[in-house]
Amino acid sequence: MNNVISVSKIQTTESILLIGGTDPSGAGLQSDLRVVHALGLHAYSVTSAVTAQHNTGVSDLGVLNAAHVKAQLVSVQKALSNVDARPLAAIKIGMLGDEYVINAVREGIELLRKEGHAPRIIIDPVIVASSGERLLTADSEIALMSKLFPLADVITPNLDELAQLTQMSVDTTRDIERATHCLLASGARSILLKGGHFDVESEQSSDYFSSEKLNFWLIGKRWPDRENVRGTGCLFATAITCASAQGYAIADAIVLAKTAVSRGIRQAESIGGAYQARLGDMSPHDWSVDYQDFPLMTPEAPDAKRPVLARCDTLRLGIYPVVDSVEWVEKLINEGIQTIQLRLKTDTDTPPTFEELDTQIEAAVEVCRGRDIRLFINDHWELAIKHGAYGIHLGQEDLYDADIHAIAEAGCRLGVSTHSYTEVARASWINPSYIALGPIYATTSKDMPWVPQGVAAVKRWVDLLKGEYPLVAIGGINLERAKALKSSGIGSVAMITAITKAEDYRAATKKLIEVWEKE
Ligand SMILES: Cc1ncc(COP(=O)(O)OP(=O)(O)O)c(N)n1
Ligand SMILES: Cc1nc(C(=O)O)sc1CCOP(=O)(O)O
Ligand SMILES: [Mg+2]
Repeated sequence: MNNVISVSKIQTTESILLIGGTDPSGAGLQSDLRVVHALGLHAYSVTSAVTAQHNTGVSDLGVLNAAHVKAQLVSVQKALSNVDARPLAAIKIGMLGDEYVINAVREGIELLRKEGHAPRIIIDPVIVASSGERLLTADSEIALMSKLFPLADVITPNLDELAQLTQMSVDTTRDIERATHCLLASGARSILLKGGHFDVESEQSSDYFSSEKLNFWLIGKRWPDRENVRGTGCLFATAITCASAQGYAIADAIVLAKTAVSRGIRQAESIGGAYQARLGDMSPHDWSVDYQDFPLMTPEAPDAKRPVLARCDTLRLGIYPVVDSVEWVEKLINEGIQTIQLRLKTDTDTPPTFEELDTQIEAAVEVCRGRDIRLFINDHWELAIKHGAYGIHLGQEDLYDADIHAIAEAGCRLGVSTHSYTEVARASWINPSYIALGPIYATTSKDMPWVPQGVAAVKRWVDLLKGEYPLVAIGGINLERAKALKSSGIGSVAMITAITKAEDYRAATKKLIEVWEKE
């Protein structure tokens, strides 16, 4: 994954700039401001156009003179130069109306950049209203694509806008993937196709994300009794902007934003003849994410068959050593360890041969036989299946190479590593036998691009995922830290150093089990 997590490092006092049109019935800037305020963030807002619309259509539209738009942007720039200004972390660009406004916005962004602001930029290319009226003059699409798209971190078209911008048909998932990849070539760093209008008969609402390094579908629940909830496209793009401003990697920002859209639709109320998305107050720290709103992520098509993996026999896997030899497996189960992982890495100076791996894995399974031990084999899933191990542990990259359906058919359990919202969404699609969360503290056992998450993040993961999966915390965990993690409610802690590098492994293991199992 191309994310460097910031789960524990999120910012809550950044400001956001919203540029877009007003909508008296609740979409547009009005909807954008509701999202920002639900998260307790601060927004500047620049109006580009004034529309008169309701769910019956657009009855009037006045695009502002570009000079007025530029003047508003200069006011924002002045506000941001004050000592008590909150740093401008992200800009959301919605409806612009015409080419003159597009130019004014480009100049405004250049001005802000000259002043040292380096916000992330999210562009919601508002071209046509759901009722069919154009909201951007026909000759301005080229200006939008050439002047603003190259500045964007994410562009968030809906189905019609994707078709319009690429002049391609978007009737199937393959069409959407192709058109999205084509739009990516216009210079933006990533595209999110908002799929609310795609496959509307399906029980799922699926969006497609594409960047140079990462492509995935994001699948959420559809609420068929909430028709035409106003402003959900704006909500999606603004929520991405808020999460980006907080420091989340773009893919994580998109996963969080999808949860906000699902929450908004689930809680929507019909007011004045139209459903309005309702977010309520949300904690900026964890977005008050409820698992029922949490999306599934998959690089496969949204209708691909999901694996059905065997469950672990408990939600609490306990003290979980990760070791590199059969000897360690035997020594530790003799000390009362019931969950253990054999981790034989091949990216070392003296990698084991295939025959050695085969022999070690067979021997480890044999050592555990008849002793009620949960033995997980790291990475080597085919050998784990061959020798009938209790389970397999795979990292996110490993998931691309492994045959998850073969693991499921073999009745083997599967634990999956996660480090971010994106990876938890990916794991959720697989519906694994456990989810590992890491690194919780800095580790010396492995080079990691991730910022250590800390106990507070573990508590948030437990609140989100408890009861859905056994959860395992890993990374820099020793006796003291295990004690601190117990109060988070997590059912298992995994470790390499604290046991295998302990002066007295027997004493270390005994103490860890004692502390973990004490009521
Ligand atoms: C319990 C547990 N959690 C995470 C990992 C890390 O797995 P992975 O990301 O596949 O990295 P490697 O261990 O293969 O280096 C783990 N092994 N166990
Ligand atoms: C193998 C591994 N995976 C991690 C993750 O965060 O996915 S942390 C980690 C190393 C754990 O070793 P120690 O207990 O010595 O810190
Ligand atoms: Mg691995």
